[in-house]
Amino acid sequence: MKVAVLGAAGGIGQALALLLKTQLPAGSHLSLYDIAPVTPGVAVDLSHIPTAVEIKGFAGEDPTPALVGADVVLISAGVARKPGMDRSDLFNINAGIVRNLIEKVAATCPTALVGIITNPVNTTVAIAAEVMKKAGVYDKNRLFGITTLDVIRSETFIAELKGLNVADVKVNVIGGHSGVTILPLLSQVEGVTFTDEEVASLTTRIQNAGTEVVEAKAGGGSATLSMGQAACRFGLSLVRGLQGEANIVECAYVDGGSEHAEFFAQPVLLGKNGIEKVLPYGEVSAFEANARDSMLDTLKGDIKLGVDFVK
Ligand SMILES: NC(=O)c1ccc[n+]([C@@H]2O[C@H](COP(=O)([O-])OP(=O)(O)OC[C@H]3O[C@@H](n4cnc5c(N)ncnc54)[C@H](O)[C@@H]3O)[C@@H](O)[C@H]2O)c1
Ligand SMILES: O=C(O)C[C@H](O)C(=O)O
Repeated sequence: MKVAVLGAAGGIGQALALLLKTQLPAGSHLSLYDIAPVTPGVAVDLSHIPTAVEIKGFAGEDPTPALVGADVVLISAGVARKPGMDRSDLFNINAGIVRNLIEKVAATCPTALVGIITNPVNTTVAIAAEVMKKAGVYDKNRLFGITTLDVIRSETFIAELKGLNVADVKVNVIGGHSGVTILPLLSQVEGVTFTDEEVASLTTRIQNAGTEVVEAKAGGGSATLSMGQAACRFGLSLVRGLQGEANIVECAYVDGGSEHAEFFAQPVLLGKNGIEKVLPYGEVSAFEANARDSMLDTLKGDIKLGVDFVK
């Protein structure tokens, strides 16, 4: 199994590479790529950790050597927010970066499972899909916007609020990955009840959690370590699915035939071909139904921006 991380010298990339070096199954290959010249050195550094995961690092303009034979490609290349910015403010720089990288993915490892971390995810995933369509290699079951950070944040905040063991908290987060498009389905969390006030304030906190980190880092970037953990969880789930493990379910932002939008985050069953099945997200409360319906104009606008960028 070969996993490639593009953007591997960055805050997320290095955390993710460390976690993958220590958690990928024995015999895996980890391939790190970034335009930053330090990247081969990051790989040498990680190679001294005694796990049965072979690691190589590549720098420069062309990601191709890192992508040859990749089964999974995780992309965090691009710029991050500073205080006062919205994720959509990253579009001007990150749209071109994702387009160029996906062109190389399409040419080099067109059947790899691709997970996109680079913001604005609502838009960059649509860009990736259009680039792959143009190249004639698009498979909607192999492309994912990684929204796992919203899930682990929700699990953490719910456990904190209700005094639960966080390992026991499971929650679906649907929609997209920015502001009002992030919708945790708190009504489905087993074993707890929330007051209307708790639902409103917890939903807002989860939607603004990225900004919470951006402001706390005071100009030094956005979430990197928690995102490294989230991307590692998601990447390992992709690998487990590819290896034939049963019942691997994650929420992700996918082209899953949703009635709501062309791309929509919801639970998916993972397997040897990526998405085996898009799962229903279940019953929602009146509050959630209203929040879901209210987000759709924003989400569809974000998607259209990506489609138009490539067309
Ligand atoms: N999906 C999510 O939940 C989520 C969470 C956190 C951050 N993000 C996003 O992830 C991205 C990366 O964040 P970060 O904190 O790691 O940023 P960072 O600045 O620390 O790292 C980004 C890396 O990308 C590299 N890079 C830039 N252009 C490149 C190119 N063309 N090819 C290869 N590498 C390139 C840079 O050299 C740098 O090492 C941002 O867009 C951020 O908004 C998404
Ligand atoms: O908020 C950001 O800009 C980064 C990321 O999308 C996050 O949710 O932390």
